[in-house]
Amino acid sequence: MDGVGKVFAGEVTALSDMNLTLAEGEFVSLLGPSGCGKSTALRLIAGLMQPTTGKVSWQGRHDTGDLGVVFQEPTLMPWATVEKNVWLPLRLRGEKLDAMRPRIREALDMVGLGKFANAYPRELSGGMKMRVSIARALVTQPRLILMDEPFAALDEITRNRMNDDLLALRGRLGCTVIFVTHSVFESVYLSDRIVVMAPRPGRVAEEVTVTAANRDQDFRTSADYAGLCRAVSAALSRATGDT
Ligand SMILES: Nc1ncnc2c1ncn2[C@@H]1O[C@H](COP(=O)(O)OP(=O)(O)OP(=O)(O)O)[C@@H](O)[C@H]1O
Repeated sequence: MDGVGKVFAGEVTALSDMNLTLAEGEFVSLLGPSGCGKSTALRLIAGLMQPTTGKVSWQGRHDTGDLGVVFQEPTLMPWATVEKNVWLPLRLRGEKLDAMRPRIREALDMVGLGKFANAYPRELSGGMKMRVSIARALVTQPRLILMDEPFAALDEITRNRMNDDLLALRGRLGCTVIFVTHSVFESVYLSDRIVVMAPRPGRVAEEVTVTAANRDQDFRTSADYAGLCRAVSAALSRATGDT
């Protein structure tokens, strides 16, 4: 994102002069208070809307299949099976279900739901629905996954488990991830880099790099983790003008 600004209806400046560069394979979190423009930044990167100023660009070839999006709500079609929900982005590209079954099965296996292809969303727990939503984002084998507070509605135990599963998936696929969260703890656990955003107008305030040999229970309970959480909390307070 190069000098990106977004003004809604000529008056609400959601983002101003936002500059952000991602390296291939990087896991970056956008962290900031409500209304600082995190979702707007994701929507601009996804190409769902155009910036008012500046530009969003990709290095090299880029098409819509390069992008997977996961929202806070799983947004599944309640009348369709898990398999047909995951098929959706392929179907929109004109792919037939029969031909795509192996690929859908592979995506479901990746999120541990291989046995639930014929289940309906109402038969699944909140965590399982979110896994289906992640499988749907992965099925096109995207280079970049955009996640907008995907685990915010889950209980803490499920959320921690989903964090570990996401890290394992990302390790296997090598894809780039942009992850929006309100949680300092989650951002430190998951990210290579945390972009702390400031509100009114939304912009990048500070960046914190996280280096950790392993992301596991030992890391979660380590002094390094606690220190990073303190540093990110302090950056967030500075960004929001709290002392
Ligand atoms: N379509 C829209 N029309 C007008 N204003 C909008 C629109 N979308 C967002 N905004 C405004 O832009 C600002 C940034 O909103 P955005 O949803 O990007 O913030 P956010 O950081 O993702 O917030 P949250 O953490 O609560 O989801 C807010 O002031 C919001 O009211």
